[in-house]
Amino acid sequence: MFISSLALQLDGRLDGRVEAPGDSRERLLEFGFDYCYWSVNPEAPNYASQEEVFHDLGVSVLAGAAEGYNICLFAYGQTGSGKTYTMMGTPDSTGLTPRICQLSIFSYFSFLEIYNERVRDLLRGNDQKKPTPLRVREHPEKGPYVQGLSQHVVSDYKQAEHLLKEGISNRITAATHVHDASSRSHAIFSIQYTQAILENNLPSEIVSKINLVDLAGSERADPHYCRDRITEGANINKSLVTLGIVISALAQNSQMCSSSQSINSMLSEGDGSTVGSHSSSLSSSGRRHCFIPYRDSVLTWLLKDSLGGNSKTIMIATISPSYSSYNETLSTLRYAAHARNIVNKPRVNEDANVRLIRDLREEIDRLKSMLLNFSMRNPSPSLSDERDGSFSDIVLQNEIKVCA
Ligand SMILES: Nc1ncnc2c1ncn2[C@@H]1O[C@H](COP(=O)(O)OP(=O)(O)OP(=O)(O)O)[C@@H](O)[C@H]1O
Repeated sequence: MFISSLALQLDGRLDGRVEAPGDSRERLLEFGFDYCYWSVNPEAPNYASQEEVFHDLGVSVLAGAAEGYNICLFAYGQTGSGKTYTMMGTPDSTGLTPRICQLSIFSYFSFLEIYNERVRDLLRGNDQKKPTPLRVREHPEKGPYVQGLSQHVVSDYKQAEHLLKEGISNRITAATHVHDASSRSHAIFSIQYTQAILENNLPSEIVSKINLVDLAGSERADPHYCRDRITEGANINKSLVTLGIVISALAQNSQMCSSSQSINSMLSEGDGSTVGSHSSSLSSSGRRHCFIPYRDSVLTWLLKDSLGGNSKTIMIATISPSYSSYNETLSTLRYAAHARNIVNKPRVNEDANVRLIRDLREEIDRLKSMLLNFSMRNPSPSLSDERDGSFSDIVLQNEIKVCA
């Protein structure tokens, strides 16, 4: 599920200036999202405070994690449009991440940044001026992860606050080293919860993860910048361009899937038959599903599950009210509109063994009822004996597996 937290009409005539008759800015463009916030002037009647944003988005992040889902919340927008303000806040105006941390004690925290396509641990200790880059790997079931990333157990808010501050200051220090602010890296703050539960009298665990992502700002490289700056800009653009391609491809696949689902349901309603399978890489219209180039950037690789898999994902698109930002604003809104079409498949992350036992128990019940039906419909012992025997064997084998 994707939620884009913005809904508005973009009016190029905001301050009455138009470049030329017939300019596209004369048109009123409409975009629909789930929430829209105006936080330019605190005196305005429709002013959205950080608290309001937390109430709408942060609370659903925490609720989803408590149910056992992976959640991702990321802020996208041009430089200076308020991503860090929304995600982290300021000393006077607490943002989403510290508010979520406040309610996330007894969990594991990790904090990394992606800078020039390299992953750095932001919680490796203050003495480490230049942290070593870490490798991204992919687990066949758990998906991409960062090898060697430090995990920190948090048991009260003071610890959480301390880690958050440490990570933010390390991020800024790393960026200052190359003469710029935090906008030059993508930061991912992760919280992992493990809940012990009892299911079918068996002890089990539900593990859920929250990814809070503050992306670097999108901007054009200025040829007058020094070489380091240009390299950073190129890497930021590369990952944001890849993010755009991934979002578009996922949105296209989701739309293809939903249209083939509706065609299938129309056909099956019509003649009672079922057509095709959604796991096929061909849609019912015969079009091939797009390849998703997750591995083209570290950012999209690490966010693979958040973007197109097992996660409930919220995208916050931040825009500037300034007329001079018209093009950037339009591009951000188009990005977010695409993202809104993505349909993820979140599932509760329960213990694999407990899931297997539940599935086997369900299969035993199903086979037992088939066996019963079969015996009732075929009372002749000579005819049913052989099949009864094979059903009973399967039931017995499953019962042995459950007990093992
Ligand atoms: N809604 C807001 N209310 C008050 N101040 C804001 C708001 N949005 C942004 N600011 C302020 O504007 C400045 C730029 O915002 P911020 O750092 O969040 O931008 P950003 O999108 O993260 O930029 P970058 O991509 O460069 O990191 C900061 O000083 C921030 O505190």
